[in-house]
Amino acid sequence: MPAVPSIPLFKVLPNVLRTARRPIEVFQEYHQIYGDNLLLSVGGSRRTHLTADPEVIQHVLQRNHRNYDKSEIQATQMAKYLGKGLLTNTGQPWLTQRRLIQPGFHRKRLDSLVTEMRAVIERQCAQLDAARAAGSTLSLHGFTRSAVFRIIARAIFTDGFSEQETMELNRTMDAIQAFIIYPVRMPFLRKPLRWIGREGKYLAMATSIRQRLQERIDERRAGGAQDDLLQMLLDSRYEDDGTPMADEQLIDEIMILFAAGHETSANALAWTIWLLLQHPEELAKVKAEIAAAKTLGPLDLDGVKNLPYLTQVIEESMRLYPPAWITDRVALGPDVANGYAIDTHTVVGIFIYGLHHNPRYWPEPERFWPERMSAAAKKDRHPYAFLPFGAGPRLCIGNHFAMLEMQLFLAQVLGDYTLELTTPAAEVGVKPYITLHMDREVGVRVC
Ligand code: HEM
Repeated sequence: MPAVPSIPLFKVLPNVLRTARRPIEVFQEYHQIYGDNLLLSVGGSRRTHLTADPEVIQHVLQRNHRNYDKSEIQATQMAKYLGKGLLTNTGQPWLTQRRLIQPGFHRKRLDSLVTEMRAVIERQCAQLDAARAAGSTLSLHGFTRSAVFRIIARAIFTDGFSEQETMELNRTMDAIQAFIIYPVRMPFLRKPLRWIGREGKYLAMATSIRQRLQERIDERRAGGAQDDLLQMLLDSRYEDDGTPMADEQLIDEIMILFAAGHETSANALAWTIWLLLQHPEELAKVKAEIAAAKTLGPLDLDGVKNLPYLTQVIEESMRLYPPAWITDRVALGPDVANGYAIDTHTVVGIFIYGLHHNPRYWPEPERFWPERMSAAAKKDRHPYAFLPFGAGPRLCIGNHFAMLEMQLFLAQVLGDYTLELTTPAAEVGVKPYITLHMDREVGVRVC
């Protein structure tokens, strides 16, 4: 059995701070030296099998998924602030919740969300009209982030939050998510963060969001039923005893839907627009496709099928800049994956960014090349070489929701407006928080 190359501690330790700040750069360097699978201690403590190998990833996420659970990063550290919703829950409680929530993301449900999504996007485009009229610039990420936060807020609470409350909620969620990376990436900072009151500050923020959510839930119970995700969660009943979800659990699930469902899509949209503004040929193709699709009928769940090239562009953008750039599992028992031994308790770091840039599966991995996402090209590739939404039983529950909102958003924005970058020559790098951000503010002008 081949041994997984292990990076000696004396090589990992000097890189601890650089790994905390620029983990992607460091992990990519390790993969170049040691291959697709390697062992290291992240943050100087956890024994991690880092992998950019689609065979190992398929084994862990799908073939032998029962031998793996979420590590303490998601199940404890993130759960502390965001609660035990689908993303952070584990074992049988996760499965029970997944079965209950899955119908909320079925096609019929998405179909009824199209009108809401389009209404939010249209209102959001008023910002583009205003910027054009005033000759002012917009923050690209700020624009996409507020759009998708409004979409997820409307999908959960059709009647819920005022505009001001939505934006406040957005700011608070973003602040919590930005803070979480410190205790996650630098375990040695956990106690100091508690001592200096930082942990308490963000826990208090999470508590204030939870209180607001509880108020909205109480209001809904007192008022009439609506056609939204909250209602679906309120009306659902556990198969075994027919009871409804407890409010604490309901709030956990809503927290997670907000957290998992907005930064990811907001980053994917910002990267996609930024890429297209630098690739005029591909942008022209996208615009022509959108114009043609609009003549064929309304852009709804069926209408977006007339946007195959735009879909390839979104996929290629998520290959280059996967919003969820890494995830992990911990081995419950000893295992062998693609010939490599994985010991009990080993954390498997599924390095999605590394997988998507692996030259063994992606020729010219740094090139933006949407044609490689055509159906024909996909047939010849390892099915686990492209995993923006994860895979196996814990595949992203919001994957179709996300694709739909991104297609609708881009069709509207790119179809109706001409955008340009305020500083087209400026380099933009990656900033890996929990999701993959741009490392600087990118401004756009509306012509
Ligand atoms: C471009 C957008 C998105 C990307 C790239 C993305 C990516 C992912 C990935 C990679 C996972 C799996 C994590 C793992 O296996 O450890 C995941 C899980 C999840 N995502 Fe998404 N996501 C996106 C949008 C959304 C949206 C819009 C929602 C909700 C409306 C959502 C809700 C969730 C939830 C609840 C889970 C946990 C599922 C479970 O474990 O059962 N995501 N997402």
